[in-house]
Amino acid sequence: MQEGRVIKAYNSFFYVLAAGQDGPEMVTCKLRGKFKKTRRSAGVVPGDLVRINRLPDGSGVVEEQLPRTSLLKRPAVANISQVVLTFAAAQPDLHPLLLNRFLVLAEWSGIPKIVICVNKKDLYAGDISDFLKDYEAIGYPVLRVSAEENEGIEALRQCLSGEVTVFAGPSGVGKSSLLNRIDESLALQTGHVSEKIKRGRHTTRVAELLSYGDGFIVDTPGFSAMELTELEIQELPGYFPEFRPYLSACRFAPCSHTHEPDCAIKQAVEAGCITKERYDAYVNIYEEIKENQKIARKKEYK
Ligand SMILES: Nc1nc2c(ncn2[C@@H]2O[C@H](COP(=O)(O)OP(=O)(O)OP(=O)(O)O)[C@@H](O)[C@H]2O)c(=O)[nH]1
Ligand SMILES: [Zn+2]
Repeated sequence: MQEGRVIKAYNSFFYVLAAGQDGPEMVTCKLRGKFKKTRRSAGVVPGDLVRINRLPDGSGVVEEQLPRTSLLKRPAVANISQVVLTFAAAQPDLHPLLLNRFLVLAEWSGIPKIVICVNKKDLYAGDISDFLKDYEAIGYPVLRVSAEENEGIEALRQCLSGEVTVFAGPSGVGKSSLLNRIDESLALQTGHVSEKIKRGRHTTRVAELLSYGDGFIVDTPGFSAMELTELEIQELPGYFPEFRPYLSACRFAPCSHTHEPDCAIKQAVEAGCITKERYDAYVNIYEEIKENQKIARKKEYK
């Protein structure tokens, strides 16, 4: 049996990059019939690690699906190891709330590494080193780059090494331009992504992994900032890593950290250990999820 990674899935075919005797080879596979009953959530999807058996004609049969470390749902991609949240220093302006929504989504998705990439640094007049230093203090690496002026691109390339990376972020921040700088062939391969997004959210999309060095880049928008509705409200504080040390110290349990007395989170904000910007984002997202739950409950009664 050979081990490999599903690069794309199309109809009932799975394209598996497998370790061959003379290096990696792409094998077109079908699923073993009995396999369909034991499969994991969402079935076999791009990014999944699998074991395959080869048939005499060179094609393969997926016999086994190995455990996953993460699963993005729409479109389904398994084992993403890193998300590069891409924003622009200007045009469009970087809104803290939007950045924080993306950070919460990335935490919720269980992707192990979250990197913030600020593009268009050529458009930012102030001191770029100040930019997002509060977020670096939380532990999120921040890359400051310019696709236009070809700055910081080498650091971005290094950060992709050995990872399965998805780029996410608002429209127009320069994701395609950055991919083009990293490697011209990547932009060509991902060129169709924006078009598909523009066709609307109901379009069924399938993801594909693109080889880049010893890693992969996934050609999906990752997730959109709209998707917060599926999040469990009591889990929200845990998606703010700098909140975690205080979470067991509130007087009330559970504590929403919005109105309760003797709230350790609110005290940490007052003491300057949690920034007001992050706390405000928390409250904003908290209220949005609560509102959505109310609407959902009303619909249930009808
Ligand atoms: N000044 C400046 N402009 C940039 C930079 N990078 C990209 N742009 C411009 O920003 C605009 C949007 O860039 P795209 O690469 O299409 O952005 P995108 O994030 O892929 O956008 P979507 O396809 O809508 O998701 C284009 O007009 C680019 O020329 C940069 O570093 N500096
Ligand atoms: Zn509290």
